[in-house]
Amino acid sequence: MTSGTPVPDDTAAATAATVVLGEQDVARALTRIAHEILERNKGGDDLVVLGIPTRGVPLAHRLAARLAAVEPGLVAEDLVGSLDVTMYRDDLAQHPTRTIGATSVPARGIDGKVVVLVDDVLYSGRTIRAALDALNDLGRPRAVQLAALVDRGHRELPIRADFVGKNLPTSTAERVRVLLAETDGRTEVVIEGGPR
Ligand SMILES: O=P(O)(O)OC[C@H]1O[C@H](OP(=O)(O)OP(=O)(O)O)[C@H](O)[C@@H]1O
Ligand SMILES: O=c1cc[nH]c(=O)[nH]1
Repeated sequence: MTSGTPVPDDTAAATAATVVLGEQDVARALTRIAHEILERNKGGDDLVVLGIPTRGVPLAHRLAARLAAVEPGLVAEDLVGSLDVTMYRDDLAQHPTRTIGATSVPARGIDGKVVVLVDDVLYSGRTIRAALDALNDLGRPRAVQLAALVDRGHRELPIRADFVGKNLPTSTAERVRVLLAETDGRTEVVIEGGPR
């Protein structure tokens, strides 16, 4: 496990950044979560995996690939999609210029399915609250579960993750940044700011 490694100060925002997960840690966490999802749901027949933009989407694709690798008969592309929550956020009035991401549901739809929402960081829970509203406009899943690569605590709503890559106790002064090769050119999780 990579932990406590200072990050070179290569961006203006990177004040006192500490790497808490490296590429291999992220890969192992996603593989474990894939196994946990299949165990919890007794297989993958009814699964739909929806990533929340931005970084939840590549994570959902990575997870779907692992699910397909573990479970015979599953095809990653048939399971995976994305769910944009922008218009459902409770802070839309304060941030009206957010970029709207893509919503794409696999052909099997979500009605009667087990939808696994995927996001990189779980913090206040407000993004996931918005995701549940967005999902409600698309159909009626049999169940909704949540996979988060990092749970940093500080929930403001009664929301919890079913599958967590890493629980990271943080202070509110800190920020967790998940970097992914698909969006950022490298894969690692860092904590920035706050006293270290
Ligand atoms: O639990 P919450 O307090 O809602 O915080 C978690 C959300 O914050 C980040 O998204 P952000 O809004 O920064 O957008 P991005 O994913 O496009 O960077 C992160 O990707 C989660 O979606
Ligand atoms: O630390 C945080 C809090 C919210 N969203 C993030 O991506 N990181």
